[in-house]
Amino acid sequence: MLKILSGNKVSELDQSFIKHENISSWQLMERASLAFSNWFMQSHGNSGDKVFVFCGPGNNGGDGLAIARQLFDKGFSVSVVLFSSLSNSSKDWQENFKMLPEDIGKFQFDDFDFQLADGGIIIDALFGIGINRPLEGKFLKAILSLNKIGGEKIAIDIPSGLPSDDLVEGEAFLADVTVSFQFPKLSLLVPDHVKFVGDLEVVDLGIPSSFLERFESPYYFIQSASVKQGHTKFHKFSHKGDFGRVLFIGGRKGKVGAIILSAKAALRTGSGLVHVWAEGSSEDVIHASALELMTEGEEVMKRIDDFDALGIGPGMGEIPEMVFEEILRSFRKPIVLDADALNMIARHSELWDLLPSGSILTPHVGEFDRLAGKSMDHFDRLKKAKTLAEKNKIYLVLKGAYTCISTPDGKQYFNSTGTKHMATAGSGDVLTGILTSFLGQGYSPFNACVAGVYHHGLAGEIASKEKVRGTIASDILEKIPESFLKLGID
Ligand SMILES: NC(=O)C1=CN([C@@H]2O[C@H](COP(=O)(O)OP(=O)(O)OC[C@H]3O[C@@H](n4cnc5c(N)ncnc54)[C@H](O)[C@@H]3O)[C@@H](O)[C@H]2O)[C@@H](O)CC1
Ligand SMILES: Nc1ncnc2c1ncn2[C@@H]1O[C@H](COP(=O)(O)OP(=O)(O)O)[C@@H](O)[C@H]1O
Ligand SMILES: [K+]
Repeated sequence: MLKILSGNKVSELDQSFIKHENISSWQLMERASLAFSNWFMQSHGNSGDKVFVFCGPGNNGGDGLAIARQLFDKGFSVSVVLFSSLSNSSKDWQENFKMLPEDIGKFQFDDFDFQLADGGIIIDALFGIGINRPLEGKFLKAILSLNKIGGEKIAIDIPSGLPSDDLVEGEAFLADVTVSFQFPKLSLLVPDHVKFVGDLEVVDLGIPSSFLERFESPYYFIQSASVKQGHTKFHKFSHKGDFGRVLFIGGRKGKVGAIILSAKAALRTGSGLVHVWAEGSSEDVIHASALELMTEGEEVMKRIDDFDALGIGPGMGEIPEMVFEEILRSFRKPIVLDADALNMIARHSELWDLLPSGSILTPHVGEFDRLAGKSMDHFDRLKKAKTLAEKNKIYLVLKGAYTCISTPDGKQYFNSTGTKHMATAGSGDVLTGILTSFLGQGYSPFNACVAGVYHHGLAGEIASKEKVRGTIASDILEKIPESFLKLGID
């Protein structure tokens, strides 16, 4: 698990790592710059495009100068545009300035005609995480000019103008790609900033995850290695009971497809026995959609405790509060609640107290705002999610491009897999199926959440490679097995 540190912890991290590795701060900057340049060479190869690097006065600008030298050495035609002089720039900036090859074009901001950069590759090294106030003066002017001209825009570490842990105030660089060092900064993960960040790449500076653990932070970025570790292993003699018996409740009012997607996703995630309690008239369609599924009626309430996990809500519609209450009172193991089950809780706040601790709630932003009230922005929403998870001892999976799991101990884990092509009807139902399946297989709610969101996103990525924007939720669930193969889980 990769810790996400706040911007003001990074210089502490740098100092401590420099000491630990017995290297200079310039050498760390060189590593960071090389990590960027290697990514650039891999993604741009010998494109032959002109590269313009806009360098501010701090270490972000210092990275820019080092990157300009490195790309020039690889044969690119490179120019740098400077906003400061030697004397008012950071120490490592000065070092890298002195190392610039003679043949690199060097411009002072005041003399630079921004039309020259139009259509080229624009690298933004004005400010990194050291930004401490909104852009103004020549910096603001430069960003406004850069945002107007054409060409590919790449931000180093963070688009200039964005604070690392807060909502942007004023203007910021509009990047097509942001290449962030070591871990994604929190503000790169919120939907409010998508137009500034573009695609996100994280490059490694070789600082081990264990080293980041020395620093306080409640935020993490989920990595495949920790997902792998969290999986339960089954042995040769495992039987279907070991893989769990799960029940899905929902699929009423013309939305039986929703609960079928959940149930089929549970089968593909490895559940031993999958039962569905949906509207009576939909039995045939459930059996026709997957021969492995079993259907249930109201009488299942008498044996509800026989199940290892429940998934409630997809396509459920509003059911009588008493029935919902009875389910919560009779089943005391963690439950997965989605869609209409969340709407029931939003409408009947006394139901919060009945949720078994360790339950998993999976709202999208709309459902979350119904549960927690409107939020000013996503940072505000994340704070509310943390409070709800702590207060109710539940896992709150706030779905989106970087789905965030809030845990009862006040931590927040952001998912690193997924694609925009998962924004399609029913893909949340698939997630409900995966999470319920893992709970039923005996995973702790935490491991179920981490593995659940990661595999869901990975299956979506695999599906969308073939189907692109034609990806549908059924494609995602069919690729769950491949997501296991990709992680080497049997
Ligand atoms: N561990 C890492 O992640 C590493 C990060 N490095 C780079 O170092 C950067 C951070 O460098 P710095 O701390 O020097 O920060 P910046 O390069 O972001 O610049 C901060 C400087 O600009 C000034 N400033 C802040 N906001 C301003 C504004 N709105 N208008 C005018 N001046 C403003 C500050 O007073 C300070 O002097 C990172 O973003 C990254 O690019 C690497 O060089 C080394 C390793
Ligand atoms: N742009 C995106 N990038 C990555 N994942 C996405 C994106 N949009 C949606 N998803 C994922 O797809 C799922 C959508 O769930 P939800 O909104 O509940 O859909 P539905 O109710 O139609 O099933 C969530 O798991 C979410 O994380
Ligand atoms: K930048």
